[in-house]
Amino acid sequence: MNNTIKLAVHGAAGRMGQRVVALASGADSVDDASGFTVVGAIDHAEHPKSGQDAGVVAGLSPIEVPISAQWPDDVQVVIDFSLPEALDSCVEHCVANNLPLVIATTGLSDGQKESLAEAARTIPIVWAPSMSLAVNLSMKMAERITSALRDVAGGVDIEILERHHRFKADAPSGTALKFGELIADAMDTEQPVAHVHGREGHTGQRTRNEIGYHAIRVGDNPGEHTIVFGMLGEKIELNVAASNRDCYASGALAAAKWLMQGEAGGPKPAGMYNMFDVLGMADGQ
Ligand SMILES: NC(=O)C1=CN([C@@H]2O[C@H](COP(=O)(O)OP(=O)(O)OC[C@H]3O[C@@H](n4cnc5c(N)ncnc54)[C@H](O)[C@@H]3O)[C@@H](O)[C@H]2O)C=CC1
Ligand SMILES: O=C(O)C1=N[C@H](C(=O)O)C[C@H](O)C1
Repeated sequence: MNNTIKLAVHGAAGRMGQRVVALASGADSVDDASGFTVVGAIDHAEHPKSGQDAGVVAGLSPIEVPISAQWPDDVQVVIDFSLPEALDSCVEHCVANNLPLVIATTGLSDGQKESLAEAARTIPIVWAPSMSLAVNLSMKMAERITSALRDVAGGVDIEILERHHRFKADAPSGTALKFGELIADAMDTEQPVAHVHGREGHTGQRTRNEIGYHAIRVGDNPGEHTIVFGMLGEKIELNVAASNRDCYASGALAAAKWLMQGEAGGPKPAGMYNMFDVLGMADGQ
């Protein structure tokens, strides 16, 4: 009997979707990737690779699952790496079919974030701008450094630099924005924190209560974030960089597996979860 988790990948023909299909189909021996069978490889009906075998598209042997806009019936969990405009119908399908969902797509609108919160009343969702272990650990370190430097003499200036491949559609990255959100909370200032995106012209001096964001788009960079903590006389730079996309793909598979491991033997209860929950790094864990 086949006891593997039946997985559908939404955005399966994309850069990330292909790596999820590949790892879940056993292309490399990655612990978090074992125990899945890819039963659905969903992509846009007009995608040029529509109808082709998803394993072949991902660079493997055939897995007998075509890239298709049609959802199969036997799915148990869904991983989404697509586009903001593609996400809503995926969420609707998961809610209608009571399917646990891992959402990795970035660049969502405020309205979409509200819809996700609504969907999480019905189904369990892991939603995170980075599925990478190293990035999530770095977020915890950034919070710690921010708290430690909060009252440093002369003050600390925090700037977030991110580098990604030339094909990336959203800026700054979802990860940079999440770093900024966590750091702003850890700054714990009386004044609201200003999120400043790039600087140009006669900007005047930098204020104390701002976080700067700088988005660099170069070549095939799979994702790199540097948080600069600049003081008078010294600085700290926290740098976290992917060598390839498999850190995100294996993290998403770990999240899918975690969603399927609820206390009663079935999936986790409905709710909104993140990678801190999956990795056991949430406050109080
Ligand atoms: N959370 C994380 O760890 C990571 C998140 N991402 C995010 O994942 C997303 C995808 O990234 P990439 O794979 O690089 O992009 P990509 O552009 O290579 O892939 C997106 C895929 O979605 C497909 N798509 C478009 N419309 C669709 C529809 N209606 N239904 C189903 N599929 C549809 C496209 O045809 C394409 O195959 C981006 O938002 C990116 O920022 C990327 C890497 C890591
Ligand atoms: O588009 C990408 O490639 C990535 N997007 C995510 C983001 O916007 O944070 C995560 C990762 O950095 C790669």
